[in-house]
Order: sequence, then C-alpha cells, then structure tokens
Amino acid sequence: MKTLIKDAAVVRPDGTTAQASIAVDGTRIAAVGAVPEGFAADEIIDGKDMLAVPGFVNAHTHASMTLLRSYADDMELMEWLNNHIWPVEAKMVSDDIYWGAALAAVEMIKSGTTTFADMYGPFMERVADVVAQSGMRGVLSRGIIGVAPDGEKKIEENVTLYKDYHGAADGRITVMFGPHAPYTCPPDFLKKVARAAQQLGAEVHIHMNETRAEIAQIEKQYGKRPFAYVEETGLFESGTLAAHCVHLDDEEIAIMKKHHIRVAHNPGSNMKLASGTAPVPRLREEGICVALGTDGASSNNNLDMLQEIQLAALLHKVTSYDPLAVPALEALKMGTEYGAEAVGLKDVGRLEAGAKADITLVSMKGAAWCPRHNEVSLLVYSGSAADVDTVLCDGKILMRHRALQTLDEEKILFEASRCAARLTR
Ligand SMILES: CSC[C@H]1O[C@@H](n2cnc3c(O)ncnc32)[C@H](O)[C@@H]1O
Ligand SMILES: [Zn+2]
Repeated sequence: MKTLIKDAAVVRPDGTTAQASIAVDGTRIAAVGAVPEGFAADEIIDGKDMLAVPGFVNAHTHASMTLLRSYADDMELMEWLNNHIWPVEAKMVSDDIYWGAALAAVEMIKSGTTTFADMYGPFMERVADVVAQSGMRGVLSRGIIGVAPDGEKKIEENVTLYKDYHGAADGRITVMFGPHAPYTCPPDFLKKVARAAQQLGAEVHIHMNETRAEIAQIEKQYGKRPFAYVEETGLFESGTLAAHCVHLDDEEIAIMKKHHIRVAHNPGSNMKLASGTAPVPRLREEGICVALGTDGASSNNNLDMLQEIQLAALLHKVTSYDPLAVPALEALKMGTEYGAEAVGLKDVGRLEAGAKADITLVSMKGAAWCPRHNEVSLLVYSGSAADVDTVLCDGKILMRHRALQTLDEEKILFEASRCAARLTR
C-alpha cells in the first residue's frame, strides 16, 4: 500500500517546519519533500492546512483504567489505590480489560497517539488483541504486585506474555516486565523478576519515586532510598522505563545515569494526585531521556498526549521561573521522539525517510491556529485533541477526517459503559 500525504506543513526532526509531501510505502516513510519520481499512490491525503507530526507516544499508561475514569478523584495516591482502585480492580474480568483498553484506543487515536506503553493485568492478552485490531503500537507489561500471595504466578504470566506476544502484530507489539513499584515488591521478589527479564532479554517498566510517602516507607523498611534499593536487586540490569521519578536526590540521579534509565514523566497525573513536580529540567541537563505519559485515565483523567505536552511545557516554567525550562519543541519531542526512545522503539518518533510511518495530521483551520507565526508553538500552546484530523500507524490509516477506520467507536463506548457500571455497582 502506498499513501501520499500531499503538501502538509511537516515538522522535521530539527524542529523546523517545511511545506512538503510525505510518501509512505508499506510501513515506512519513503520520502519527505518532493514526491519521488514514479511514486504511484493508492491513497492521497490532502495535507493543505495540516500540520504533520510524528504520532504521539504515551510512555506510561494503564489503558483499561478508562473504566474507572471519574470514579475516585481529588485524593492522594495511597488513599486512591488502597481504598478505591484496588478493590474494584480485584473484580475485573477479561472483558473489562478488553473493553477498557478498546475505549483507551479510541481516545488515544482520536487525540493523535499511535504508541502506548501499558502496565496492567491480568488478561494482558486482551490488551494485545486491542493493539492488533486497532493498528496501534503497544509496549505491554503484566503489572506485578509482589506482596500479594500469587506474585510468582504473575511473573509466569509476564513470561508467557513475552513469549506469546513480543514481536506480534507485525512487530507492533513488544513486551516488557512490569513490577509495579518498590513499595509493592519485596527484594527477593524483585530479584526473581530481574532474573526472568534477563533470561528473556526483556526490559522493565516500573513506577519509581512518585510520592514522598512511598520513599519514606522504603527508607524505613530498608534503610535506603528506592533507587538504591532496586539497584541492589539487579532489576536495572536489563534496561528500564521508570514512570514518575518525582522526588529524586543526587545519588539516585547518578544511579539513573549509570543504568541509562529512561523516565516517563506524567505531569497531569502528578498534579491531580498532588504527588509533586518531577525535576525534568535537571534530568534533561544530566542527559537522561525523559518521555511523557498520561498514566491511567482514572488519575489524569484523560489519555490526551497533546495535553501532557502542553502541561510539560508550562509546569516547569512555573516551578523554575525559567521560560526555557522546557521549550515548546522540547515538549513535543518528549511526546514523540524521546517517547519512542524511552519505550525502546527504533525508527519511530521522527518524520524522515526510512522511519516507520506513524504520522499524526493536525488541522490548523481553527481560530486558535490563526495567525501562523510558528506551527510548533501553535501545536503545543494553542492546539487541542479535537484538531487531530488523520492518524497513520505503521503505514495504515487508523483515523481519517476524524472517522476511526479500525475500531467501532459506538460499540466500544456502549460495551465499556456496561463493564464500568457492572464493576462499580
Ligand atoms: C499491577 S498493574 C498496575 C497497577 O498500577 C496502578 N496504578 C495506576 N496508576 C498508578 C500510579 O500513579 N501509581 C502507582 N500505581 C498506579 C493500577 O491501578 C494497577 O493496579
Ligand atoms: Zn502508573
């Protein structure tokens, strides 16, 4: 299949915007610029008044938590998890995971996201079904809480998920290991997860240093801070995507650098759960890869990556009094190029020849886009999810002029509502 996006404003990797066409051949971008000679497109998409950016990468979420959106708000993390979320999650069945993730896919595609890193479970194979059907990319991990009595079984489920799905859906699914957090996984348990991941050559996705309370708990229990605690278990040896990283000291930043840990920064969730502000400018200065995630739709409360990009650009200016703390282009890269790096995907996150054709076209026709002095600035500070017009992933059109091409939106909203009502009755 050959697709031509004709005459769009294309954001190039250096942040400049050029009026250009994008030729897509199969799953990859064949050219950005003039249409290659002899390129016979099966499908032509008019790029007039469209901004072409790499598909957004949601580097940390819990897709099926869409079912718990607006269920428990305005409380801090531990109260939210212990008294509201975990009791309901314990009742989730396979169909809840499927319809919750399908609802997430609808919302993500409609807001321009093509890749998501998901930590949840059980029944992660149903999230894999959604990835396969939707045409998105998914970096899936079985969330593992080690303090529960069936922790070992969950490690086995993550192993099975890896064996069955790593590289599935034409390579659009990859699998990591998902130990939930230091405060839910004792040291011997983390050592077992580390061993299982290393044996398979798999990477790890974990929540780290989200709240001051959890750090105090680890210090009390083990006499050290979370990064030192986890490092001693060997878990950081196979490559790590660490969500949150809000409260860090110098020693921990040194551990992060030593192990090339990539960070999924979740500004919306951190603000809503009153967790704090991650030291993103410092992490960037230290050369640490910082990506963006929404976290689940129950703590955010949406899966809109453009909103996270906007929050990242604004939040760090507030806390640092520095307008350059996270400039607009840097925020966009955190949601695209750095996101792809953080979740371990090569050839994703940049619009250039040879890259995977994961492309989001944003309409610039609305009043908020006038005048057009700087398209990247407009996207980051003025654009909204509703401006996302067309989305391609791996060369396939997932949404065209806001109509989903791979998913039945009406049915998904109906089934997800039904599951949510049953769960919370
Ligand atoms: C064991 S599957 C993943 C697990 O994580 C929970 N979760 C959702 N958001 C957060 C967060 O911000 N911090 C810690 N844990 C979170 C989710 O409810 C699942 O139980
Ligand atoms: Zn999370």
